[in-house]
Amino acid sequence: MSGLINRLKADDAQFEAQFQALTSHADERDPTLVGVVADIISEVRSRGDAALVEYTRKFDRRAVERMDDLVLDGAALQAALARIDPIDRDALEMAAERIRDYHQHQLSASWSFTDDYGNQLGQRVTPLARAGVYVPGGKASYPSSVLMNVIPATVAGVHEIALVVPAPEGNLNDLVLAAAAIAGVSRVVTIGGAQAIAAMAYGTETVPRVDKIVGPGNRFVAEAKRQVFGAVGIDMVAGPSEILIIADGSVDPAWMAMDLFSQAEHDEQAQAILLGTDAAYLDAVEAAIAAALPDMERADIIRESLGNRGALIQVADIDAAIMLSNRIGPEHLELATRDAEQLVDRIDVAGAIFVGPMTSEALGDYCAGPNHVLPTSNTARFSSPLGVYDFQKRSSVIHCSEQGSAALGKVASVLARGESLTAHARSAELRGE
Ligand SMILES: NC(=O)c1ccc[n+]([C@@H]2O[C@H](COP(=O)([O-])OP(=O)(O)OC[C@H]3O[C@@H](n4cnc5c(N)ncnc54)[C@H](O)[C@@H]3O)[C@@H](O)[C@H]2O)c1
Ligand SMILES: N[C@H](CO)Cc1c[nH]c[nH+]1
Ligand SMILES: [Zn+2]
Repeated sequence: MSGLINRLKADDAQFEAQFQALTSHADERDPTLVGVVADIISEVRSRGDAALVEYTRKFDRRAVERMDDLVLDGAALQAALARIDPIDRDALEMAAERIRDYHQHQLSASWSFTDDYGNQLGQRVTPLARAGVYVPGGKASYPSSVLMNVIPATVAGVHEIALVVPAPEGNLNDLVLAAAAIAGVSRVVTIGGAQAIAAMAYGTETVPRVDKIVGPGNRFVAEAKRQVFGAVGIDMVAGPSEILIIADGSVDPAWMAMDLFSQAEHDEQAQAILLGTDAAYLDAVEAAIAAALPDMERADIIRESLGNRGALIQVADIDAAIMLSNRIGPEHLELATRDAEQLVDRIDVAGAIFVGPMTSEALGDYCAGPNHVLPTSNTARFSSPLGVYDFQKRSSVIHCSEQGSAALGKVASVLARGESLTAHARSAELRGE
């Protein structure tokens, strides 16, 4: 055993306790963080751009004097697009096209029907007027997240998209700006953290107030999204990345090791777990981890993530693996088995399901088409991938005929009187008298 990753056996007496400890989700709401973020939000609310400039100087270590120093216009985005390597540009454009094609399928349309009384009943579906996209940028750059957050908004027809991304020490990857240009954004504000969320939630002289904020980020960003929810909509509060693999032993252990690394490298708190039926196969995966880890660029983060929250778990059979998987409800689930297609319908809780040996999770992160902003921390029980539906809202439409108004008026009158709401009852009755 290498000791690089936890090893568990589902038939051990201590397994349940070990499993609970491994898969429990830390309560991110530490009171200090809540207080720090509340102060930042209140400062941005009351002092607008001046507070944004100060926080950017402090937290992003930038020698900026005014808001103009933090705004990149369409020409700057186009210039970045022109500067990047054509290979990068082709990859971004192909990914964008695939993401757009996939998300087109999610577009909902307004609908209506006519009932037996001639009443027309329906739903009007409209895009949000303004969406705010947070692209993380503290420790790494995420051009792919620009595409994943902006494209569904453009497919929904959102009128105005505000995009913010921090540029620590003034550094900003050209690929992020090029992705913004490809996705159809016309301006980027280089601010980050809780101050960027506050700016989009309440508006400042330079940053427009939006209707909904989407996009992942660190704990300052997540806590700020929690605190501004209500004043604006939010997509979700994303936790550290997760990958769970169900393996029957038929897939190369080296592939499995790298798939685990692919999410472990995001964060020391990321979770990478493999469920397998065969102890010798788990040994082989562990050996592959030990062999590949030293050469990884982010070996330190991966080592800490696997040691903290990673595990190879031996289960009796695939049925037991599916049961545990549905309990974990991972952000990403890989079905690395011969009969993967047959297992899909038994998966009840997962952000995204990667079917069969040829489908690595990394393809979903970049260019398969589905969104990479997914529910984490078991929230797939009630929440879904970011999608076009996050940028659409619905209004009910009720259009009564004379006959319909009279018929419904009688029913409403009875129910209203049952609630002692006489004005409701009279309002419902009057048109039929
Ligand atoms: N779920 C997804 O789809 C997805 C995609 C990409 C990234 N991520 C995750 O997003 C996160 C990005 O985190 P990040 O830190 O690299 O970038 P970030 O942009 O989320 O955070 C950087 C900002 O945090 C603020 N900050 C830093 N230290 C602070 C302090 N002490 N006090 C107040 N504010 C402070 C600064 O304003 C800075 O601009 C990672 O956990 C990554 O795994 C998730
Ligand atoms: N796996 C991340 C979501 O958990 C998304 C991402 C962006 N870049 C690479 N991966
Ligand atoms: Zn990833």
